[in-house]
Amino acid sequence: MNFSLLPKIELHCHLDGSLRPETIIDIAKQEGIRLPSVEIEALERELIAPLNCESLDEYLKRFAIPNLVMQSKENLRRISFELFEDAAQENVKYMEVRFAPLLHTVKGLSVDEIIESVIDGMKDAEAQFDIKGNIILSCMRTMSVESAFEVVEDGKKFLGKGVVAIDLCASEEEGFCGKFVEPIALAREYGYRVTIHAGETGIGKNVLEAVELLGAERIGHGVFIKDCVEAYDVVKEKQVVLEMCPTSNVQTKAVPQYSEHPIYQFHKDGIKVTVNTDNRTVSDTTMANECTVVFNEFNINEEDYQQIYLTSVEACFADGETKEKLKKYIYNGEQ
Ligand SMILES: O=c1[nH]cnc2c1ncn2[C@H]1C[C@H](O)[C@@H](CO)O1
Ligand SMILES: [Zn+2]
Repeated sequence: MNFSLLPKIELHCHLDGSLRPETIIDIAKQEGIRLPSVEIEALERELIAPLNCESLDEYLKRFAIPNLVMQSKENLRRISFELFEDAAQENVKYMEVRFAPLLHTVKGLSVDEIIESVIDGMKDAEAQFDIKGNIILSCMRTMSVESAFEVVEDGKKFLGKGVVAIDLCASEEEGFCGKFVEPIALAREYGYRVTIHAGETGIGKNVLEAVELLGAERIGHGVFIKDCVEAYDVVKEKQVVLEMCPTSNVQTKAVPQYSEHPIYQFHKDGIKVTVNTDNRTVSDTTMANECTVVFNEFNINEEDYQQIYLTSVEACFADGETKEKLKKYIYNGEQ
């Protein structure tokens, strides 16, 4: 199967992990921002996490450089536009992009301005390319509970206008969900959908808590439900959708190598899985590449691809009309 040509859906992609290196250099030159290098290849060595990276925490260090150039409305709009453009070029038909607004306030932008700029970039791309998008607001679980309330409150007015969901991301500690019950409950009350990064660093129980305490409908990664029966059973029973990101999982050592990734086993056992990049630049990947890797590794057939694509359609936080349109791409074999 040629995955570059097939229609694709991406549900888990971080804006700040997916900048074009050329854009980082361009903005840094314009604004006099110091970078470790202004040579593409040398900069890429700083931005891309190696496959033999040691851990999630090591992986997360790669986000410092991109965030230096994500501190103005114009830059955020441009970066958002370019990410949707890159995805559209490889036939991604629908993409949910996430980012943590509070990382972009360093030079004085308000959370409102930040969210609006990212939405504007997405709309610019929707007008030019055959792609539709929505935005997920991520709260850094390394920050305070108050900061999560701030994101939920400030993002509220963009619900239905580009923003669809709330997420918790960053370094993963055991039992993090308990701390965020209130802001996430408020988010649900306001109408945000809920997806939570959990089960990425060996703690399957975090997935159970994300579902039971936070009402997560989808889980970012969820790899370690494989070692936690209660979490596995809840995910399977409630048909919670896993947003799996194979390359990222090898980099962060969630799995030692692609062949040990549980995605196919989960799929065969009736767990709802989807394939995603996590971070196009930090993981040096694309949707076509993630699909190719997984499908080659496990010898997955076309029918499996259709099922996984349809799981992504069902699980996405888009409106009914968009979902109907997305279904037609796969049934018609349209590109
Ligand atoms: O895979 C991930 N797990 C947890 N946190 C992540 C992952 N990829 C990116 N992030 C963090 C780093 C970014 O600065 C933040 C917002 O996009 O989300
Ligand atoms: Zn992620």
